[in-house]
Amino acid sequence: MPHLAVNGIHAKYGSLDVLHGISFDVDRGEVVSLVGPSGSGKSTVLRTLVGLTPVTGGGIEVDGTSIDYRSSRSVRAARDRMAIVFQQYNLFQNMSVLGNVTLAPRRVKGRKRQEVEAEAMDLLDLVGMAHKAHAYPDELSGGQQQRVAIARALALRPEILLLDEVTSALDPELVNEVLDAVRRLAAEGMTMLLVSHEMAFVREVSSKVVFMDQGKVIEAAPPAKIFDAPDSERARDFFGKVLRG
Ligand SMILES: Nc1ncnc2c1ncn2[C@@H]1O[C@H](COP(=O)(O)OP(=O)(O)OP(=O)(O)O)[C@@H](O)[C@H]1O
Repeated sequence: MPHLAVNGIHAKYGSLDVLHGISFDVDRGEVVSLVGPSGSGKSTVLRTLVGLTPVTGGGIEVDGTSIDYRSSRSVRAARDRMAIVFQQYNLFQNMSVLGNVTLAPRRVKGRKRQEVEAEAMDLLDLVGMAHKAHAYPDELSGGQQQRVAIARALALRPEILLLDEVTSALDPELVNEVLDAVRRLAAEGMTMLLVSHEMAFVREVSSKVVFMDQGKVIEAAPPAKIFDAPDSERARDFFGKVLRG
C-alpha cells in the first residue's frame, strides 16, 4: 500500500479550475518530485494535501486511510501526518532558533519543555543547525533560516514532508546547504514530496518524477527515464528546454 495515494484530485481558485484529476502514489520512504512549467499546479497539489486549498473532487489516502476534506477533523488529522515547508520560511523573528522549533510541539501538543528541546536539538543537528540553536533568525542567512524551517516542520513528527520550492528564494551559494539537509532526510527514510526547479537535485534524489502541465499529470517515471527518454512530446519539450538551460 502506498504511503500517500493521490487519486484524481481536482481543485479550483474561485471559478478557475487548476487541477484536473491529478493521480500519483508515494511509497513509504520514497522521494517523489513534481515538476512542470510555471502555473501547472504543482504548489496547488501540495496545498490541497494539507487542506490549504479545498479539494473539489477525487481523494487522498495516507497509509490507506482516506482524508475527508469536507471534515475539519479529518483535515486536522491530515495536517498531523503531513508537514509543508514553503519557499518563504517565515520564522518567528522574536524567538530563538530553538524557540521556533519547540513552539508547536509545546503549544499544540502540550509536551514537556525538556523532552521537546532534546528532540529539537536532534532535528537541528540533522539539518546542520544545532550550533545556532540560541541565535535569532535575523542573525542567520536565508539558507540557515530555511534549514531551521525544515527542522520546525519536522518537530511535529510528520510522516510525510512536503517541500514547496524550498530553495527558490535563496542565493545560489546557499542552495546546496538546504539540499544537503534534504539529502540527509531522504537517507533517513523520510517520505517526501517535493516541488523543485533544481533539476540536477530532482534527478539525484527522486525515485519518481511526476511531470505536470496545465493541471494534469502528463507522465510519471523514474528520473533517468523522464529526463532522457520521456514518452510524451510535452515532457520532451520541457526537459529539453530546462536541461539545455
Ligand atoms: N491564490 C490563488 N488565487 C488564484 N489563482 C491562483 C492562486 N494560486 C495559484 N493560482 C493559479 O493556479 C494555477 C496553478 O498555480 P500553482 O502555483 O499551483 O502552479 P505551480 O506549478 O506551482 O507554478 P510555479 O512553478 O510558478 O510556482 C496558476 O494558473 C495560478 O495562476
